[in-house]
Amino acid sequence: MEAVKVGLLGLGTVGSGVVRVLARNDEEISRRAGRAIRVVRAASRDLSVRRDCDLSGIALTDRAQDVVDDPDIDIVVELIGGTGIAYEMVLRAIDQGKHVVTANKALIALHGNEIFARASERGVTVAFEAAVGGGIPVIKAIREALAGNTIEWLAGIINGTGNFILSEMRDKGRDFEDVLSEAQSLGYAEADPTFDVEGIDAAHKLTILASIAFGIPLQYERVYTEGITRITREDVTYAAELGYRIKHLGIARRRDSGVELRVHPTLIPHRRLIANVDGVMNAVLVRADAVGSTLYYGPGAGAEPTASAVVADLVDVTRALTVDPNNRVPHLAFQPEALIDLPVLPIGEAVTAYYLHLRAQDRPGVLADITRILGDLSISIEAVLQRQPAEEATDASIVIVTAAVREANMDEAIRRIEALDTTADHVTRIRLENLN
Ligand SMILES: NC(=O)C1=CN([C@@H]2O[C@H](COP(=O)(O)OP(=O)(O)OC[C@H]3O[C@@H](n4cnc5c(N)ncnc54)[C@H](O)[C@@H]3O)[C@@H](O)[C@H]2O)C=CC1
Ligand SMILES: N[C@@H](CC=O)C(=O)O
Ligand code: NA
Repeated sequence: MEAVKVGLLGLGTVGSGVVRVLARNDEEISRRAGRAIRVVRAASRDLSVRRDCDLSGIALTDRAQDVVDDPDIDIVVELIGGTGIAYEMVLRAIDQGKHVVTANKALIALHGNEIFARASERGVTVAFEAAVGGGIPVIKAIREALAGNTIEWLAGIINGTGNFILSEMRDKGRDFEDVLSEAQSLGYAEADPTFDVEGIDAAHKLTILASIAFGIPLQYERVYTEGITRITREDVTYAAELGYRIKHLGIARRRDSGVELRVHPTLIPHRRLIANVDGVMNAVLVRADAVGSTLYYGPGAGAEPTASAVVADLVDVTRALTVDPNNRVPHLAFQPEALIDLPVLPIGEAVTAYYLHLRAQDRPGVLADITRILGDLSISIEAVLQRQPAEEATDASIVIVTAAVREANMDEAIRRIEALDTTADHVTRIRLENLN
């Protein structure tokens, strides 16, 4: 049978990885797909850059639309990134009846509702396994392998750069900026690395995971998002003394009144498998009613791990070319007309335990004032750690771990604690999840 012809947009970290993997595993891939898969044309903004792959046999251009408009091309692979030209080219490809494979989570999180509707109208598929968890087949697992379950919640380490930074800072005492530059040179980081460290990339991915888990439309703008830039070495140390690790998690939880969607640093008991996911590795823990807990683990970023997911999508799309479009796996796991508008709850309605760290004068009665405030707001204390001031300082450090509480109650407690004369005017709070 004739080879499937692929047009590639972007020849950066992931694009080059895709060219390499397709070439190296050509035979295995054809045996699986039933046909060979060939990149015949590729676009890159700067053609003078040396690529880490063999481009012989691939017609090159610096204009993405040359690839999209090429009538020979069956599948367009978008690996440019962002929501500008990538958005235009994906819609243009769909309008021409071409299937699309993309690793672009920003594009899917922000414009997926429109893109999938347009793709369904045109009877084409937009595949996006690489958009979440890099090489981990987590979209496929949730969308297909858990299809018999009601999913209750999921929690994931879904940004490789952020996890790499936190792990290197904790284990080797390295500097934030220094580790970030290394993540950039390894090709892990986004074009704008604030997307990684401010939690935006994780929020894009959580948006996608929540949609396919619960059958709700993509709603990136409703995700509560905090990054990792304010985590201090001191908090990492205190958390460890109390038996926890700090991880940057994306959490989606179904409640009676709606769904929680939140991305933030989180204390997790150090014995949990997910607490031991380090470096560029990602992991997504899914709690579902029939199967119980399942954990998906693997490299969350990098050229070939991400290419692995892109190429798997190419094989899926190739196999589905002959399938009636109505019988393909739906983009968001549930049939488009079966998506439901579960309300996304405001962060004040989230229910979690907390780690609090504050500085207070080292004299009698101070801790009693603090515990009274917590008690007045029905917040139970699980553990307290007190550290005397260093010689030159006058304030002691007090660390408190609480039981689960509605976030709005904790907001009020923190406001009252900060207003005490005996405390410094900033309480650090980090949410804590037992994940059991
Ligand atoms: N690097 C990674 O580990 C992962 C990246 N992704 C996603 O994959 C996509 C690509 O990421 P990377 O390969 O890391 O980016 P990159 O910056 O290494 O490569 C982007 C490529 O797009 C090309 N490009 C930019 N503007 C263009 C235009 N107007 N016309 C034609 N080509 C243009 C650039 O020349 C470059 O070849 C992004 O959506 C990213 O979020 C997803 C998972 C992991
Ligand atoms: N910048 C992202 C790349 C993969 O999605 C990350 O670090 O996870
Ligand atoms: Na994936």
